[in-house]
Amino acid sequence: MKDGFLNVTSEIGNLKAVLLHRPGRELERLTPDYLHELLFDDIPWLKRMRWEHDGFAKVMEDKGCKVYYYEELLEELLKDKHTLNLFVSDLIKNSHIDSLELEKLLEEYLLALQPNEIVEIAIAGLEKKDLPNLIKEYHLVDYIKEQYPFYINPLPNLYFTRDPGVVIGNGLSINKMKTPARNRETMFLEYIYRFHPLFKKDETPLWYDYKETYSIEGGDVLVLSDSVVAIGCSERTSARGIEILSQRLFQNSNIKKVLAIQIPFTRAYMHLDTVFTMVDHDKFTIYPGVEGLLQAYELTEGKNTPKVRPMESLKGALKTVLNLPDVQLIQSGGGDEITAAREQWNDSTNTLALGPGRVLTYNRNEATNETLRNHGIEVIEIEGSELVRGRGGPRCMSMPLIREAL
Ligand SMILES: NC(=O)NCCC[C@H](N)C(=O)O
Repeated sequence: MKDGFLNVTSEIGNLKAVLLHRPGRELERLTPDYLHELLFDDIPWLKRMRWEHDGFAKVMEDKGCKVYYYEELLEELLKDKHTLNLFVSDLIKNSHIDSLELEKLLEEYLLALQPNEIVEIAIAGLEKKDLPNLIKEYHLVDYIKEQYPFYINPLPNLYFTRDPGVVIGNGLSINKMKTPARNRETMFLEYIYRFHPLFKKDETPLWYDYKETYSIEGGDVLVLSDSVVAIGCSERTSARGIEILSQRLFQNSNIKKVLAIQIPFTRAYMHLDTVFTMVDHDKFTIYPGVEGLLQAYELTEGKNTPKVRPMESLKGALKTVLNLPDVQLIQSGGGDEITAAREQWNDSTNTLALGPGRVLTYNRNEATNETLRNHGIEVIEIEGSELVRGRGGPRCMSMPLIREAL
C-alpha cells in the first residue's frame, strides 16, 4: 500500500495535523428542555466559546500543527454536484423525519442552497420556524411532532471531534456512536473519507464503520505506541466493539496488543480519556477516584476473536504491554479527593499531548496542572470556561490526523 495522509502511531508524538470543529449555531439551539438528551449540563455562551476555541486552535498552530476544520472540508467536497446530491439525501435519511412527503420537501429546499448553507444546516440543524410554510397539508405525523422545534436536529457535540473517528496507524475508524444525539456526526467523517482528496481513501484502510452494530467512541481509544492501543470499555464503548476492532487491527495493521480498560459506566466518566491520558513516554495522568476501580485486560490475536488475559493492575499492564521498566501514574487534583473530583468534572485528566512531555489543558484545573508540572511535564493552559460546559477537554476537542513518529 502507498503512503496515505493519516498517520498516528502514538499519543505523544509531535502533533502535526488535527481535525477540529469551531463551535457554531448548533450551541445556540440548546434549550433546558433538551439539555439532557443532547448530552449537555448547561447552556454555553457561544461568543465566548468561539473565542476560547480560537485560542485552543492557535496554540496548536503556533507549535507547527496544521488545523483542519470539519466545516471547511465538507464545504470543499460539496462543490461537486454528485457528492452534494448524495450528501443531502443521506442527511435527510439520517434525520429521522418520519414522513416521505416532508423528506421530499426538505430535500428540494436543501438542494436549492449553496454548499456552505447546507453544511451549516447539517451541523446546526433546521428549525421548523425557519420554514413556516413548508407543509401544505398536515398528516398525523406532523400533528404528533408539532411541538418538537426541529426538522433537523442540531449537533452541539461536534466540537468534540475526538469521538466520531480515530486514526490508528495509517488507517481510520469511523465510529459507531452510542447515543442518538451523536449518531449523525459520523456521517460527516464518512463523506470526508470517501470524497475529500486529503484523506487519500485508496491508501487509507478503514478499521471500523459507523454502520456496524457495536458502539465505539474515540474518547475511549488511546494509541499508546505503534504496536499497542488502549481501549476503554465504558458507558459508550462496548466490549464486543473492542473485540471486533482489535481483531481487525491484529490482522491488518502493526498493532499487536490491545489493552482493554474497563471503567465505571457513568456519565461523569463517559470515556476513558475523561479519567486517564498519556502525557509522556512513561507517564500518564489518572483520576484517583477511579484508580482502584479499573480492570485491565490484554488482548492479542486469536482465531476468530482476540485472546483475552486479565491483568493484575493498570500499572503492571502498562509496563508489560509497553515493555517499560516502570511507568508513573500521576494523580490528578494533587491526589486530594475533593479537588480531584471537582477538577475531573472539568476535564483535568483530559490532556492533549502536543509532543512528548508537553500537554495542553484548561487553566481552571490549577491543582492538576501544578501536579503535572511537578512531575516534569510542560503544561500549556487554555481558557475553557464555556468550552467545558459540554463536558470535554482539549483531548476531546481534537482528532489527531498526523503525529510525528517517536
Ligand atoms: N472524549 C470525550 O470525553 N468527549 C467528551 C464528550 C462530551 C459530550 N457532551 C458527550 O457526552 O458525548
